[in-house]
Amino acid sequence: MMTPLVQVKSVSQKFGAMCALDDVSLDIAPRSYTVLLGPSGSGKTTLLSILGGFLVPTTGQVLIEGQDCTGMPPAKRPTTTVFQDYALFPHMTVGANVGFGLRMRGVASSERDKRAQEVLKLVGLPEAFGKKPHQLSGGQRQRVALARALVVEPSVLLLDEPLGALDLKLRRQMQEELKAIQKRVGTAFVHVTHDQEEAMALADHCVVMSNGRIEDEGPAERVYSKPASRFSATFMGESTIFSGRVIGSGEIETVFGRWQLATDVKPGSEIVLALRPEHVVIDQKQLLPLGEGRVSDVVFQGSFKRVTASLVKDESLMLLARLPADAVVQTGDMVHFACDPKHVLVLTR
Ligand SMILES: Nc1ncnc2c1ncn2[C@@H]1O[C@H](COP(=O)(O)OP(=O)(O)OP(=O)(O)O)[C@@H](O)[C@H]1O
Repeated sequence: MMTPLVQVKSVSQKFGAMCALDDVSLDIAPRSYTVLLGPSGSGKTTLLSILGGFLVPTTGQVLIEGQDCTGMPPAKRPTTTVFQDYALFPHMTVGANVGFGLRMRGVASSERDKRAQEVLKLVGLPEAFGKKPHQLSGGQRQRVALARALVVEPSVLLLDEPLGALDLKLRRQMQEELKAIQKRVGTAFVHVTHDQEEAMALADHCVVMSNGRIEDEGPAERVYSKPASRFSATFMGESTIFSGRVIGSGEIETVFGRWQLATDVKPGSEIVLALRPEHVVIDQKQLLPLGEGRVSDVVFQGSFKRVTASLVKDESLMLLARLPADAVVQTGDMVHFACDPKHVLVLTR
Protein backbone atom coordinates (compact mmCIF):
# COMPACT_ATOMS: atom_id res chain seq x y z
CA MET A 1 0.00 0.00 0.00
CA MET A 2 1.17 3.54 -0.73
CA THR A 3 1.77 5.84 2.26
CA PRO A 4 -1.58 5.98 4.04
CA LEU A 5 -3.48 9.25 3.99
CA VAL A 6 -5.10 8.40 7.31
CA GLN A 7 -3.68 6.17 10.04
CA VAL A 8 -5.89 5.11 12.92
CA LYS A 9 -3.59 3.65 15.56
CA SER A 10 -4.93 1.45 18.38
CA VAL A 11 -7.98 3.62 18.96
CA SER A 12 -10.39 2.73 21.76
CA GLN A 13 -13.49 4.64 22.78
CA LYS A 14 -15.18 4.10 26.11
CA PHE A 15 -18.49 5.61 27.18
CA GLY A 16 -18.46 4.85 30.91
CA ALA A 17 -18.20 1.07 31.17
CA MET A 18 -19.31 0.63 27.54
CA CYS A 19 -16.50 0.00 25.05
CA ALA A 20 -17.70 1.34 21.66
CA LEU A 21 -14.33 0.85 19.94
CA ASP A 22 -11.80 -1.69 21.11
CA ASP A 23 -8.23 -1.21 19.88
CA VAL A 24 -9.03 -0.35 16.26
CA SER A 25 -6.22 0.24 13.77
CA LEU A 26 -6.90 1.18 10.17
CA ASP A 27 -5.04 2.70 7.23
CA ILE A 28 -6.85 4.69 4.55
CA ALA A 29 -5.12 5.13 1.18
CA PRO A 30 -5.23 8.39 -0.78
CA ARG A 31 -7.96 8.56 -3.48
CA SER A 32 -9.69 5.45 -2.04
CA TYR A 33 -13.35 4.77 -1.28
CA THR A 34 -13.50 3.11 2.14
CA VAL A 35 -16.78 1.71 3.47
CA LEU A 36 -17.29 0.98 7.18
CA LEU A 37 -19.87 -1.82 7.22
CA GLY A 38 -21.47 -3.41 10.25
CA PRO A 39 -24.69 -3.91 12.19
CA SER A 40 -26.22 -1.29 14.45
CA GLY A 41 -24.02 -0.63 17.47
CA SER A 42 -20.83 -2.04 15.93
CA GLY A 43 -18.96 1.27 16.30
CA LYS A 44 -19.04 2.67 12.74
CA THR A 45 -20.37 6.12 13.66
CA THR A 46 -18.04 6.32 16.64
CA LEU A 47 -15.05 5.68 14.37
CA LEU A 48 -16.29 8.23 11.82
CA SER A 49 -16.82 10.81 14.60
CA ILE A 50 -13.25 10.26 15.76
CA LEU A 51 -11.98 10.75 12.19
CA GLY A 52 -14.03 13.95 11.90
CA GLY A 53 -12.93 15.35 15.26
CA PHE A 54 -16.35 15.21 16.93
CA LEU A 55 -14.99 12.77 19.50
CA VAL A 56 -11.54 12.51 21.06
CA PRO A 57 -10.76 8.80 21.58
CA THR A 58 -10.14 7.47 25.06
CA THR A 59 -6.83 6.03 23.86
CA GLY A 60 -5.01 5.82 20.55
CA GLN A 61 -4.07 8.22 17.79
CA VAL A 62 -5.34 9.50 14.45
CA LEU A 63 -2.84 10.78 11.89
CA ILE A 64 -4.01 12.54 8.73
CA GLU A 65 -1.39 13.37 6.10
CA GLY A 66 1.20 12.41 8.71
CA GLN A 67 -0.06 15.00 11.20
CA ASP A 68 -1.39 14.00 14.62
CA CYS A 69 -5.02 15.15 14.56
CA THR A 70 -6.23 13.20 17.62
CA GLY A 71 -7.36 16.18 19.71
CA MET A 72 -7.91 18.63 16.85
CA PRO A 73 -11.41 20.14 16.47
CA PRO A 74 -13.44 19.41 13.29
CA ALA A 75 -12.95 22.82 11.66
CA LYS A 76 -9.17 22.65 12.01
CA ARG A 77 -8.62 19.25 10.41
CA PRO A 78 -8.59 18.41 6.68
CA THR A 79 -11.89 16.51 6.85
CA THR A 80 -15.55 17.36 6.25
CA THR A 81 -18.58 15.31 7.19
CA VAL A 82 -21.86 14.71 5.36
CA PHE A 83 -24.57 13.73 7.85
CA GLN A 84 -27.55 11.52 7.12
CA ASP A 85 -30.04 14.37 7.58
CA TYR A 86 -27.90 16.65 5.33
CA ALA A 87 -28.20 19.51 7.91
CA LEU A 88 -28.75 22.16 5.21
CA PHE A 89 -29.72 25.68 6.35
CA PRO A 90 -33.38 25.98 5.25
CA HIS A 91 -33.42 29.79 5.02
CA MET A 92 -30.32 29.98 2.79
CA THR A 93 -30.17 29.40 -0.95
CA VAL A 94 -28.38 26.33 -2.24
CA GLY A 95 -25.52 28.57 -3.38
CA ALA A 96 -25.17 30.09 0.13
CA ASN A 97 -25.39 26.63 1.72
CA VAL A 98 -22.63 25.30 -0.53
CA GLY A 99 -20.47 28.42 -0.02
CA PHE A 100 -20.94 28.40 3.77
CA GLY A 101 -17.65 26.66 4.60
CA LEU A 102 -15.77 29.12 2.39
CA ARG A 103 -17.48 32.06 4.13
CA MET A 104 -16.28 30.69 7.47
CA ARG A 105 -12.77 30.65 6.02
CA GLY A 106 -13.07 34.31 4.96
CA VAL A 107 -13.29 33.73 1.19
CA ALA A 108 -14.78 36.74 -0.67
CA SER A 109 -18.35 36.46 -1.95
CA SER A 110 -17.59 36.47 -5.71
CA GLU A 111 -14.99 33.72 -5.28
CA ARG A 112 -17.41 31.76 -3.04
CA ASP A 113 -20.14 31.89 -5.64
CA LYS A 114 -17.79 30.85 -8.41
CA ARG A 115 -16.54 27.83 -6.44
CA ALA A 116 -20.07 26.90 -5.28
CA GLN A 117 -21.20 26.93 -8.95
CA GLU A 118 -18.28 24.69 -9.89
CA VAL A 119 -19.02 22.02 -7.28
CA LEU A 120 -22.75 22.15 -7.99
CA LYS A 121 -21.85 21.33 -11.58
CA LEU A 122 -19.62 18.53 -10.36
CA VAL A 123 -22.50 16.91 -8.42
CA GLY A 124 -24.90 17.35 -11.35
CA LEU A 125 -26.94 20.31 -10.03
CA PRO A 126 -25.79 23.36 -12.02
CA GLU A 127 -29.30 24.87 -12.03
CA ALA A 128 -29.89 24.69 -8.26
CA PHE A 129 -27.74 27.65 -7.17
CA GLY A 130 -30.57 30.14 -6.45
CA LYS A 131 -33.10 27.63 -5.08
CA LYS A 132 -33.97 26.94 -1.46
CA PRO A 133 -33.47 23.41 -0.02
CA HIS A 134 -37.25 22.79 0.25
CA GLN A 135 -37.58 23.20 -3.53
CA LEU A 136 -35.35 20.17 -4.10
CA SER A 137 -35.99 16.42 -3.97
CA GLY A 138 -34.33 14.20 -1.35
CA GLY A 139 -31.68 13.05 -3.83
CA GLN A 140 -30.95 16.64 -4.86
CA ARG A 141 -30.62 17.77 -1.23
CA GLN A 142 -28.19 14.93 -0.70
CA ARG A 143 -26.09 16.21 -3.59
CA VAL A 144 -26.15 19.76 -2.16
CA ALA A 145 -24.86 18.39 1.16
CA LEU A 146 -22.11 16.63 -0.76
CA ALA A 147 -21.25 19.82 -2.68
CA ARG A 148 -21.12 21.78 0.57
CA ALA A 149 -18.65 19.29 2.03
CA LEU A 150 -16.52 19.13 -1.13
CA VAL A 151 -16.24 22.87 -1.75
CA VAL A 152 -13.58 23.32 0.95
CA GLU A 153 -11.46 20.64 -0.76
CA PRO A 154 -10.97 18.31 2.22
CA SER A 155 -8.37 15.55 2.12
CA VAL A 156 -10.96 13.15 3.48
CA LEU A 157 -14.74 13.29 3.09
CA LEU A 158 -16.68 11.45 5.80
CA LEU A 159 -20.20 10.24 5.02
CA ASP A 160 -22.51 8.91 7.75
CA GLU A 161 -25.26 6.75 6.17
CA PRO A 162 -25.56 9.41 3.44
CA LEU A 163 -28.20 7.49 1.47
CA GLY A 164 -30.21 6.27 4.46
CA ALA A 165 -33.13 8.66 3.88
CA LEU A 166 -33.60 7.76 0.20
CA ASP A 167 -35.89 5.12 -1.29
CA LEU A 168 -34.26 1.99 -2.67
CA LYS A 169 -34.25 2.97 -6.35
CA LEU A 170 -32.80 6.43 -5.71
CA ARG A 171 -30.33 4.89 -3.30
CA ARG A 172 -28.94 2.58 -6.00
CA GLN A 173 -28.74 5.48 -8.45
CA MET A 174 -27.00 7.74 -5.91
CA GLN A 175 -24.50 4.96 -5.16
CA GLU A 176 -23.35 5.06 -8.79
CA GLU A 177 -23.18 8.85 -8.68
CA LEU A 178 -21.23 8.93 -5.41
CA LYS A 179 -18.68 6.51 -6.81
CA ALA A 180 -18.37 8.52 -10.04
CA ILE A 181 -17.99 11.82 -8.12
CA GLN A 182 -15.35 10.30 -5.85
CA LYS A 183 -13.33 9.09 -8.84
CA ARG A 184 -13.67 12.52 -10.49
CA VAL A 185 -12.53 14.58 -7.49
CA GLY A 186 -9.98 12.05 -6.18
CA THR A 187 -10.74 12.90 -2.53
CA ALA A 188 -10.66 9.88 -0.18
CA PHE A 189 -14.21 9.03 0.92
CA VAL A 190 -15.05 7.14 4.14
CA HIS A 191 -18.68 6.01 4.09
CA VAL A 192 -20.66 4.38 6.90
CA THR A 193 -23.44 1.94 6.07
CA HIS A 194 -25.14 -1.19 7.41
CA ASP A 195 -26.18 -2.18 3.86
CA GLN A 196 -23.85 -4.83 2.46
CA GLU A 197 -25.00 -4.31 -1.13
CA GLU A 198 -24.12 -0.65 -0.78
CA ALA A 199 -20.71 -1.62 0.58
CA MET A 200 -20.06 -3.94 -2.35
CA ALA A 201 -21.18 -1.35 -4.89
CA LEU A 202 -18.96 1.40 -3.49
CA ALA A 203 -15.96 0.11 -1.62
CA ASP A 204 -12.42 -0.07 -2.88
CA HIS A 205 -11.68 -0.99 0.70
CA CYS A 206 -14.37 -2.62 2.81
CA VAL A 207 -14.05 -2.64 6.61
CA VAL A 208 -16.42 -5.07 8.36
CA MET A 209 -17.06 -4.10 11.99
CA SER A 210 -18.67 -5.94 14.89
CA ASN A 211 -18.71 -5.16 18.63
CA GLY A 212 -16.28 -2.27 18.33
CA ARG A 213 -13.67 -4.25 16.42
CA ILE A 214 -12.63 -4.73 12.81
CA GLU A 215 -13.62 -8.28 11.85
CA ASP A 216 -12.31 -8.19 8.31
CA GLU A 217 -11.02 -5.66 5.81
CA GLY A 218 -9.89 -5.62 2.21
CA PRO A 219 -11.22 -5.19 -1.31
CA ALA A 220 -14.98 -5.89 -1.30
CA GLU A 221 -14.52 -8.82 -3.69
CA ARG A 222 -11.96 -10.48 -1.41
CA VAL A 223 -14.11 -9.96 1.69
CA TYR A 224 -17.01 -11.62 -0.14
CA SER A 225 -15.11 -14.48 -1.80
CA LYS A 226 -12.71 -15.24 1.08
CA PRO A 227 -14.19 -13.87 4.31
CA ALA A 228 -11.78 -13.93 7.24
CA SER A 229 -14.36 -14.93 9.83
CA ARG A 230 -17.75 -16.46 10.38
CA PHE A 231 -19.14 -13.01 11.10
CA SER A 232 -18.00 -11.53 7.82
CA ALA A 233 -19.22 -14.62 5.89
CA THR A 234 -22.74 -14.03 7.18
CA PHE A 235 -22.80 -10.24 7.30
CA MET A 236 -21.29 -9.64 3.86
CA GLY A 237 -23.76 -11.75 1.87
CA GLU A 238 -25.47 -14.93 3.03
CA SER A 239 -23.88 -18.30 3.83
CA THR A 240 -24.75 -21.70 5.17
CA ILE A 241 -22.42 -22.28 8.10
CA PHE A 242 -21.43 -25.67 9.50
CA SER A 243 -18.60 -27.03 11.58
CA GLY A 244 -15.85 -29.45 10.71
CA ARG A 245 -12.57 -30.88 11.91
CA VAL A 246 -9.33 -31.29 10.02
CA ILE A 247 -8.36 -34.96 10.35
CA GLY A 248 -5.38 -35.15 8.02
CA SER A 249 -3.71 -33.15 5.35
CA GLY A 250 -6.43 -32.27 2.90
CA GLU A 251 -9.13 -34.26 4.71
CA ILE A 252 -11.98 -32.79 6.69
CA GLU A 253 -14.70 -34.47 8.73
CA THR A 254 -18.06 -32.75 8.33
CA VAL A 255 -21.67 -33.58 8.97
CA PHE A 256 -21.77 -34.62 5.29
CA GLY A 257 -18.97 -37.18 5.68
CA ARG A 258 -15.26 -37.03 4.95
CA TRP A 259 -14.33 -34.46 2.37
CA GLN A 260 -11.07 -34.14 0.48
CA LEU A 261 -10.42 -30.42 0.73
CA ALA A 262 -7.21 -28.49 0.32
CA THR A 263 -6.50 -26.56 3.52
CA ASP A 264 -3.39 -25.49 5.34
CA VAL A 265 -5.12 -25.67 8.74
CA LYS A 266 -3.28 -28.16 10.96
CA PRO A 267 -4.80 -31.59 11.65
CA GLY A 268 -6.89 -31.77 14.81
CA SER A 269 -8.19 -28.21 14.41
CA GLU A 270 -11.88 -27.46 14.69
CA ILE A 271 -12.97 -25.25 11.80
CA VAL A 272 -16.04 -23.47 10.51
CA LEU A 273 -17.11 -24.02 6.91
CA ALA A 274 -19.24 -21.64 4.89
CA LEU A 275 -21.02 -22.08 1.61
CA ARG A 276 -22.43 -19.25 -0.48
CA PRO A 277 -25.96 -19.92 -1.83
CA GLU A 278 -24.84 -19.40 -5.45
CA HIS A 279 -22.40 -22.30 -5.09
CA VAL A 280 -25.03 -24.85 -4.11
CA VAL A 281 -26.37 -26.94 -7.00
CA ILE A 282 -28.95 -29.70 -7.32
CA ASP A 283 -28.85 -33.15 -8.91
CA GLN A 284 -25.12 -33.11 -9.69
CA LYS A 285 -23.78 -36.17 -7.90
CA GLN A 286 -20.25 -35.86 -9.34
CA LEU A 287 -19.65 -32.87 -7.01
CA LEU A 288 -19.30 -32.90 -3.21
CA PRO A 289 -22.62 -34.29 -1.96
CA LEU A 290 -24.52 -32.39 0.72
CA GLY A 291 -27.14 -35.10 0.69
CA GLU A 292 -30.88 -34.91 0.45
CA GLY A 293 -32.87 -32.02 1.80
CA ARG A 294 -36.50 -31.11 2.06
CA VAL A 295 -37.26 -27.75 0.46
CA SER A 296 -38.95 -25.53 3.03
CA ASP A 297 -39.14 -22.31 1.03
CA VAL A 298 -38.80 -21.11 -2.58
CA VAL A 299 -38.79 -17.40 -3.39
CA PHE A 300 -38.75 -16.35 -7.04
CA GLN A 301 -36.50 -13.32 -7.37
CA GLY A 302 -36.59 -12.66 -11.10
CA SER A 303 -33.17 -13.84 -12.22
CA PHE A 304 -32.95 -16.71 -9.70
CA LYS A 305 -34.85 -18.73 -7.10
CA ARG A 306 -33.84 -18.46 -3.46
CA VAL A 307 -34.33 -21.90 -1.93
CA THR A 308 -34.15 -22.91 1.73
CA ALA A 309 -33.97 -26.60 2.66
CA SER A 310 -33.49 -28.66 5.79
CA LEU A 311 -30.99 -31.46 5.27
CA VAL A 312 -31.70 -35.07 6.14
CA LYS A 313 -28.20 -35.47 7.65
CA ASP A 314 -28.76 -32.59 10.07
CA GLU A 315 -32.23 -31.14 10.18
CA SER A 316 -31.10 -28.20 12.24
CA LEU A 317 -28.90 -27.05 9.36
CA MET A 318 -30.80 -24.77 7.01
CA LEU A 319 -29.20 -24.84 3.59
CA LEU A 320 -29.49 -21.75 1.40
CA ALA A 321 -29.30 -22.14 -2.36
CA ARG A 322 -29.59 -19.70 -5.23
CA LEU A 323 -30.86 -21.78 -8.14
CA PRO A 324 -31.52 -20.81 -11.77
CA ALA A 325 -34.87 -19.11 -12.30
CA ASP A 326 -36.08 -22.09 -14.37
CA ALA A 327 -35.09 -24.75 -11.76
CA VAL A 328 -38.05 -27.05 -11.10
CA VAL A 329 -38.34 -27.01 -7.29
CA GLN A 330 -41.27 -26.56 -4.98
CA THR A 331 -41.78 -26.36 -1.25
CA GLY A 332 -41.92 -29.93 0.15
CA ASP A 333 -39.75 -31.50 -2.61
CA MET A 334 -36.88 -33.83 -1.63
CA VAL A 335 -33.83 -32.71 -3.58
CA HIS A 336 -30.17 -33.86 -3.84
CA PHE A 337 -27.89 -30.93 -3.07
CA ALA A 338 -24.19 -30.68 -3.86
CA CYS A 339 -21.41 -28.14 -4.11
CA ASP A 340 -18.11 -27.69 -5.88
CA PRO A 341 -15.23 -28.28 -3.40
CA LYS A 342 -13.37 -25.24 -4.69
CA HIS A 343 -16.15 -23.02 -3.37
CA VAL A 344 -16.21 -24.31 0.21
CA LEU A 345 -14.88 -21.56 2.49
CA VAL A 346 -12.74 -22.75 5.39
CA LEU A 347 -12.81 -20.22 8.22
CA THR A 348 -10.56 -20.34 11.21
CA ARG A 349 -12.38 -17.63 13.19
N1 LIG B 1 -22.38 9.24 23.32
C1 LIG B 1 -22.53 7.97 23.66
N2 LIG B 1 -22.75 7.62 24.94
C2 LIG B 1 -22.88 6.34 25.32
N3 LIG B 1 -22.85 5.29 24.46
C3 LIG B 1 -22.67 5.57 23.17
C4 LIG B 1 -22.50 6.92 22.69
N4 LIG B 1 -22.31 6.88 21.34
C5 LIG B 1 -22.37 5.58 20.99
N5 LIG B 1 -22.58 4.79 22.07
C6 LIG B 1 -22.66 3.32 22.07
O1 LIG B 1 -21.52 2.81 21.41
C7 LIG B 1 -21.84 1.69 20.58
C8 LIG B 1 -21.42 1.96 19.16
O2 LIG B 1 -22.27 2.99 18.63
P1 LIG B 1 -22.15 3.53 17.15
O3 LIG B 1 -23.16 4.62 16.99
O4 LIG B 1 -20.74 3.85 16.84
O5 LIG B 1 -22.58 2.26 16.31
P2 LIG B 1 -22.99 2.17 14.77
O6 LIG B 1 -22.29 0.95 14.26
O7 LIG B 1 -22.69 3.45 14.09
O8 LIG B 1 -24.54 1.90 14.87
P3 LIG B 1 -25.75 2.51 14.00
O9 LIG B 1 -25.67 1.86 12.66
O10 LIG B 1 -26.96 2.11 14.78
O11 LIG B 1 -25.53 4.01 13.95
C9 LIG B 1 -23.33 1.47 20.75
O12 LIG B 1 -23.53 0.47 21.69
C10 LIG B 1 -23.85 2.81 21.27
O13 LIG B 1 -24.99 2.63 22.06
